[in-house]
Amino acid sequence: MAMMQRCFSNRILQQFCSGTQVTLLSGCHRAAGRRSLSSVPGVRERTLIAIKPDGVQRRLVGQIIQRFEQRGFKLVGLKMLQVSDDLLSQHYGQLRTKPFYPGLLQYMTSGPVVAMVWEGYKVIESSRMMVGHTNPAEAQPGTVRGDFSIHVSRNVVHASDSVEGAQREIQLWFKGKELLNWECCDHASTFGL
Ligand SMILES: Nc1ncnc2c1ncn2[C@@H]1O[C@H](COP(=O)(O)OP(=O)(O)OP(=O)(O)O)[C@@H](O)[C@H]1O
Ligand SMILES: Nc1ccn([C@@H]2O[C@H](COP(=O)(O)OP(=O)(O)O)[C@@H](O)[C@H]2O)c(=O)n1
Ligand SMILES: [Mg+2]
Repeated sequence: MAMMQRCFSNRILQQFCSGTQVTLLSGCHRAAGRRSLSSVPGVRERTLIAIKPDGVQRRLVGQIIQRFEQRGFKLVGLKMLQVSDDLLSQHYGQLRTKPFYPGLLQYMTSGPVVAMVWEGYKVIESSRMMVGHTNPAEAQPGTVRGDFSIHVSRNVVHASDSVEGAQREIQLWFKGKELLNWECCDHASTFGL
């Protein structure tokens, strides 16, 4: 390789190694004749991720966002809010009869929450894997909960757990105009288009 580097300029070396790579390096424009992003099923899937009050208090917001960006997902909505009892009772309605429900409401209204909508291929399933088990004691190291939390009552982050749940939660937490449709310039790297 050292010999090759002496013989070729960087540009020629890139062409030699991979024609695809040259396309990537030449800019963010989609090459003519390639499939559009929308033609790939599932790439527009969206999920609600919320950094709970403990995550905000512990200044974990940046690290959590970074994990989703690094994975390759696209941020299409972001806001910080003090969550109302009304929103929470709709969000966690299915847990109303659980013994921990009053504590959950108290926790979730104890300070600001950072709510986000992330988009990408299988983002719902992938983000549940990234977030980890509900109970941090059972969450794998490498997951958000497995790395940043120890007790189920303070598990740092929420992630939608199904397609239907994600659609319901996104509509609950965000107005349509708060979500942006924008194109990332790295389709070729992320989806192989
Ligand atoms: N035994 C418990 N004690 C205290 N809090 C709990 C307990 N079980 C669950 N919770 C809280 O309720 C939340 C909702 O529980 P759920 O079963 O939906 O888990 P989850 O889907 O992993 O969490 P989330 O919906 O917040 O992403 C948990 O994330 C946790 O904050
Ligand atoms: N035994 C439990 C279960 C959930 N919870 C809380 O309730 C939230 C929602 O529960 P959930 O079953 O939807 O779990 P996740 O989707 O958050 O993983 C959890 O994230 C916890 O904050 C709790 O405090 N104690
Ligand atoms: Mg849940």
